[in-house]
Amino acid sequence: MNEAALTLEGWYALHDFRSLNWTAWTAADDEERAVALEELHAFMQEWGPVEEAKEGSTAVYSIVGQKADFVMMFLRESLEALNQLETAFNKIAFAQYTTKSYSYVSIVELSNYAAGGSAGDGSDPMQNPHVAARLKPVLPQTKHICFYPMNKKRELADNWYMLDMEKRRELMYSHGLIGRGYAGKVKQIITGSVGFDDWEWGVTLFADDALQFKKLVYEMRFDEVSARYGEFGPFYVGNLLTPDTFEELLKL
Ligand code: VOV
Repeated sequence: MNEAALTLEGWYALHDFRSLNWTAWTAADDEERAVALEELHAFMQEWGPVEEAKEGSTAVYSIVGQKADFVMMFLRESLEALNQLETAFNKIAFAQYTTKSYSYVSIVELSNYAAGGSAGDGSDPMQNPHVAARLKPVLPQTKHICFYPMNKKRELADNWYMLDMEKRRELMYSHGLIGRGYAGKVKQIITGSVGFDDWEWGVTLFADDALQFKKLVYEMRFDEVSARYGEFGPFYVGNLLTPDTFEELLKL
């Protein structure tokens, strides 16, 4: 009888990828562009108080390559709050100059693979500040982001979901060891998406040196959890956007 890992969930996550319609943007007149930028600024200004109230966190990054032009990553307390944000964005004038490229809905997740025997001792894990900080993280405004969705394989001999808990815990220990080698260089936020989106997890990595994404993901490819059981979706990589650099990007 296999045992599902116990998971703790934190904030809901929406990765909202958009592309710029440069034809429409360049065709707009100065006043239309000014209104669009003003409304974009006002929209972004609303995120600070949410973060101060510890009700969520937000980050915006440009995306390099043709899959999208930028991503807004929202962490909020409910799916309703995420829905309200994407709708609010769609209503601002700036949205008329964008198209939807991709989105990913998930929830910040911690599993008990690394918890040793401490899980299930009756204490409220949210009272543990380390756990709370991981489940409701303030998104680091590092220079770069890397996002990709992934699954754990369910194929005859390579079926993650048929492994017993002890085996999975052993494999995840080795995964964690590799990850720990990147402490201070890459911060990972793992979001679970079974029942929410097309893959089982979203992986969001933050780093000031983008090369560390390649080093980490490559090293993990040789680890059994990824080598044997990992299946990966499209990768999105990009650069931090502040209100000022966003405006700079849009300047004609
Ligand atoms: C940046 C470093 C880093 C570190 C330290 C780290 C450590 C850990 C630990 C200790 C644990 C288990 C407890 C928990 O925290 O849930 C996990 C969990 C997980 N990970 Fe991880 N991971 C990292 C990084 C990291 C990467 C780069 C990837 C993508 C894999 C790749 O090949 O591209 C990944 C994936 C995951 C997933 C999908 C899960 C959930 C698996 C499940 O079956 O539930 N992860 N991870």
